[in-house]
Amino acid sequence: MTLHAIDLSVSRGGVAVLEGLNFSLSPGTALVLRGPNGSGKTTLLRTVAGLQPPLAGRVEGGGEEIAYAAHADGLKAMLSVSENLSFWASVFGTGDIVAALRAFDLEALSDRLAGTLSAGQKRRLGLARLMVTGRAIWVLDEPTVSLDAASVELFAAAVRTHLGQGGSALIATHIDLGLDTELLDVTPFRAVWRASDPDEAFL
Ligand SMILES: Nc1ncnc2c1ncn2[C@@H]1O[C@H](COP(=O)(O)OP(=O)(O)OP(=O)(O)O)[C@@H](O)[C@H]1O
Repeated sequence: MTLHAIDLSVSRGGVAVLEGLNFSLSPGTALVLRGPNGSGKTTLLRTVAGLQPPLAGRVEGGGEEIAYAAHADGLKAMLSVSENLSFWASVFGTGDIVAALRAFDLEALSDRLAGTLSAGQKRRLGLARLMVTGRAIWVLDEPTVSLDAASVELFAAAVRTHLGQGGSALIATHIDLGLDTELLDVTPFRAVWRASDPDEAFL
């Protein structure tokens, strides 16, 4: 399923952040978002994932096919690594957690409580969760934060496999993942602050 952003404008706290975005994300492809801090990448991802409505325009073709991974890992601290993955597998109606454990080198940690993991290990578990969702469109916000170089490689390999299986990924990241991706710099789409009409101010 191809995701389309059409004349999309997004806002935060009622203020326009990005305006006039148009892009498509086809099966088997990844699109990397670039832009300085505060430019609106998270806001765009949240809108694409359906967590907030667009200010204008629309997103088509995502819906139930989207798996969103935000800055926070959303783990259950008092469940083990494998229990966390099994929980998400049951929520999404998928079965196999073995491939996800293996892909993110979590097998040796499978019985550890998630709350006792290091930051990078938590992030690996948060990303492994994507694999058990069974969803085709991964929407990822700074997925490599806290990851060491080897773990970044594991993540890049997981994305490569996902794309090879016909999935797609929209990723905000400041680092080069070594993947064959298209880049979208959001900078030219930053909303222009508009002063209100002077007449209006004096009404
Ligand atoms: N809850 C909020 N209320 C009001 N403004 C917000 C809120 N959250 C973020 N913003 C503002 O919205 C703008 C876009 O923020 P956003 O988090 O989308 O940027 P970003 O490109 O993801 O930044 P970074 O690279 O630092 O993660 C920023 O100016 C930010 O200060």
